[in-house]
Amino acid sequence: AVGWHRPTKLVIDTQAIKENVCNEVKRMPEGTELFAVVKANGYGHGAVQTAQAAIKGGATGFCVALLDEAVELREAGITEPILILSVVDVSYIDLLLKYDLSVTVATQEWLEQAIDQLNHIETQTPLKIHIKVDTGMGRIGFTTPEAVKQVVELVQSTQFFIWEGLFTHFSTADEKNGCYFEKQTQRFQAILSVLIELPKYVHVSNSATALWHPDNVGNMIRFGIAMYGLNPSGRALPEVYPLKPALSLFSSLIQVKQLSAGEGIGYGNTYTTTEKEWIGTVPIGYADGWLRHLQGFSVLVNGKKCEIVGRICMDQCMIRLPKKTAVGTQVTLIGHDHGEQITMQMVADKLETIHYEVACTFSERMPREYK
Ligand SMILES: Cc1ncc(COP(=O)(O)O)c(CNc2conc2O)c1O
Repeated sequence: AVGWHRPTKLVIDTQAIKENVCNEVKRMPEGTELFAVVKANGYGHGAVQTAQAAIKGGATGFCVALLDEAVELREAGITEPILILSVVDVSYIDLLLKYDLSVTVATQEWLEQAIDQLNHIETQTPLKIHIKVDTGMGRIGFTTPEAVKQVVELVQSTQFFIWEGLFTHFSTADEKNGCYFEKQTQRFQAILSVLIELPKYVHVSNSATALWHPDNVGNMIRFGIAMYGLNPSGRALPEVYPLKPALSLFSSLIQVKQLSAGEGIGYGNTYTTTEKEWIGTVPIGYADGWLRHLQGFSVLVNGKKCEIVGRICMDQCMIRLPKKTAVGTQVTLIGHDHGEQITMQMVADKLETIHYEVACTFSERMPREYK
């Protein structure tokens, strides 16, 4: 496949994904389902392969962000329920029906437009919908019990829909302070209290909610970051059970040279050798998602930390080696090497971001190898 002509690659441990899902399925309350969140190409891990591993771990459905991501799963042969978490333009309702996709309803207007559209295309197939409640995320969804009641009544007044779900999303489930989480939970309870009947799925949990607020309402969890083996809180809250990181990032040295003191490295000559130094060149750069702010971060060669020296280029970067090292020696940028480990969290810390963003930034130019 394209991309296999460079030693740089992401290696995805599908067994880890399966185990992370399996561990959560085992501890979920009886009758709860796990939908694997595989949006953004499976947080950079590969959506289809992640979905297949998640099924082996006990996932019974999937969440994606875009219609296109849902179609990709269907065309790969995934037959389980797929919920599109964002708003899909009503002009694409025919595709939602064709691919048997569940879609989020976040406003009354959208639903009214959908009814017009469904009248227009004269379909016999009902559209599966999940009603989104915004209890405090401030993103999409209904905000009052009255509004939810009204939209439910409209849904139930036609034959166009299968009301499959009602859900909300927490913005602080991964924090120690539970005040805002509690406020959102109460708002969701207020919504439930005005509804006479409930749909098949009532779901509120992202990974953090599932891990640290397991007794919350709902019969389905939307499991994302923890499935990839990453702590939703970063370091703020302890893991409830061991999460096994699934992603490693490797490359190899393509050139090794000894420079005398006073030699410049990289664009802008921002690094100058201070003594005789062994410098290695690695074929990965910011076009791969290995971003420039990682200058000064260390990677592993033969278990030794080697600092990235000089500015990271588009396709290459340079590291300082402890000694003469053979061209072709493996470089571990994320993962284990000779008992040492570099984690996605460490990369996120250096980039002053979260590991979700690090994982999603790895570009398509890097092949994903599955084991
Ligand atoms: C509605 C919804 N449900 C579940 C998840 C899964 O969350 P988890 O990966 O923490 O388990 C997300 C992730 N959404 C995002 C994660 O980072 N930015 C986001 O918008 C989401 O937006």
